Amino acid sequence: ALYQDISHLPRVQFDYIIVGGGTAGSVLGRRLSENSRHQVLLLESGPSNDGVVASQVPYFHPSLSGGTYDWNYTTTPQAGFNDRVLDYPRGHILGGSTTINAMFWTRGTADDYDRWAEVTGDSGWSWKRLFPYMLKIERLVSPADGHNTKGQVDPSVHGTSGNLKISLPGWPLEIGKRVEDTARELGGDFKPILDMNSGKPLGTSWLQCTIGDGERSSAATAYLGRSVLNRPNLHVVVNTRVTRVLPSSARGNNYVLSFRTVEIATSLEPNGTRVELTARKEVILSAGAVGTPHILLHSGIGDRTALNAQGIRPLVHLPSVGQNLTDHPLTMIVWNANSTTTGDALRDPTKQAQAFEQWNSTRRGPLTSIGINQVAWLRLPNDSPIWETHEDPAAGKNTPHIELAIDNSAGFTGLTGFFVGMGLAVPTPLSRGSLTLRTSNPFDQPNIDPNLFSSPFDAFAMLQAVRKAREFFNHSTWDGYVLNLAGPYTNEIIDDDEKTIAILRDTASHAWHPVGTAAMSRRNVGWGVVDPDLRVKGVTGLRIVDASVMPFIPAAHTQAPVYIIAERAADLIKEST
Ligand SMILES: Cc1cc2nc3c(=O)[nH]c(=O)nc-3n(C[C@H](O)[C@H](O)[C@H](O)COP(=O)(O)OP(=O)(O)OC[C@H]3O[C@@H](n4cnc5c(N)ncnc54)[C@H](O)[C@@H]3O)c2cc1C
Repeated sequence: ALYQDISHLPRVQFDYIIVGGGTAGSVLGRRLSENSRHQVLLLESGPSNDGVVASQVPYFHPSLSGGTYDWNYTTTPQAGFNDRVLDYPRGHILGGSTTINAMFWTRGTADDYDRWAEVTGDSGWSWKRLFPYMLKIERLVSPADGHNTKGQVDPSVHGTSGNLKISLPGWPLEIGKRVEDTARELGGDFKPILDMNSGKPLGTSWLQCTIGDGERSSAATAYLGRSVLNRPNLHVVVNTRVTRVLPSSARGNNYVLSFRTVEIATSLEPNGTRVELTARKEVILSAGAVGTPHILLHSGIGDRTALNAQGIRPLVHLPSVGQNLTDHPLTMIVWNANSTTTGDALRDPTKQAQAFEQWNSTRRGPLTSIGINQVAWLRLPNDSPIWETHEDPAAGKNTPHIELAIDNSAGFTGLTGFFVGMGLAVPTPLSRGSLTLRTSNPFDQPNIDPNLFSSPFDAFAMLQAVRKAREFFNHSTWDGYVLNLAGPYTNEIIDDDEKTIAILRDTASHAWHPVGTAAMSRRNVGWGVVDPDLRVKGVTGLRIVDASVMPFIPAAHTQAPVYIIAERAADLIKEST
């Protein structure tokens, strides 16, 4: 059942307690309660997603960042970005960040997963072994406009009977054919490919999104539907914040602490009442790449010296907790378009109201889409001067250094008018940041420092992305449609490395993809937070399943990798307990 308040929870002995009803937590809630003998408790800090219309309408996703359904975090001043402080949205609602995200569905490359297998020494994390889980997650459905998707997707690499609906764009953009023609005519690294989710994404292809029947498909809608919530052995409590995990009585080996107890706040007062609940088998942290290390540190699991400095008693010395925070840098470049019917037209309140009317009555029309339909993934050339000073950060030769998400609007630049452009990201950043405690009050936000652009590689790759975007729109297929550069760029600036990088430092941001703050590593190595089976090192009874366990960020928007981790983790947990 779904409870609005922890005081409504029946007195049950729980086998598993899952902290965080986000992406991974929703998957685990469903999977672990498949065995009706196991009592499963899922605790979520945010409210239910039920009836939140903005979370259903794909086009409205930007409105979910900032406000009730967001943790409303900010980063520390980012030195690589001229000390700018950035908003750092994280979902604060059932389904977590998949209830507020931009719905891109990208698995990353086979190389990415094979590198996880390599660094953890567990071939279970390889692309080949994870592939069955990739299929298990997905239900590839028709796009909202019902168009024929032949040649736009490779059905043989997709699942059709999973829980999460995936589809091709449900609303055409007027640039669609031009993008296809440009990719074909330019060829080379822009060459058209059939499907970016085959493990080999290099080239230009159609985007898939977590959208089905014109609506967002999230971890909550896909994994915690009514029939699952009605299971007598699944107990989901929203509006409930976990402050710490606590050591239970040590079992067996006296020197190993067992963390099977969670401490729950009944109010957000620093000294308010706390409730403790203990799991018979395991506690699983799925609070995300910010929430999970935050809970661990408050629990005394982290770097001994740093914890002492905050007045928190260290219980387990794990210096990697909160380290290795990695995100993708993101920016946007736009050109004025010779058109009055670009995606920007929808900003007109009257048009938007009409479109909402259409969505509301038919689940069709422009609001069924996110306004980006095609993406190109590229590598830096082998003879790039950057290789004189930097090792290739990509996991392999089929892994891109640059992502170009082709947009038919001003996107998030805030400009008014009619545009084409690209969202530009660096899928293989070398910068690493950290998450540390600012205070010992669990309700204060931690220091979140993704340390963007601290590596010169990231700035260099972004500069190349800007030039690649210009190369694409300079092609003759755009004659008569693409006008002049808009925003801070001119052609002279783009020709100048320093000037372009200066603009990037002033304007770029992150891609909402924090990972790596509780990374998995081999057993018995001096770094990392969890073993390859996702158990926290040096303790018992505690696992982590969410974006924080990724040892390297994949060349992907991170929701698909989290779903994949969570589906495998569910089997690991079922097999072991
Ligand atoms: C604005 C935005 C846009 C994005 N766009 C995309 C995209 O287009 N494509 C893509 O692939 N990825 C995207 N992402 C990233 C992707 O959504 C995340 O990487 C992924 O969902 C993270 O999953 P998770 O399980 O690690 O964490 P989350 O899904 O964030 O789940 C963590 C959950 O734990 C809860 N929680 C945290 N702390 C506590 C606590 N102390 N007590 C109780 N509950 C707690 C949170 O409220 C949340 O529900 C985006 C993210 C954001 C924020």
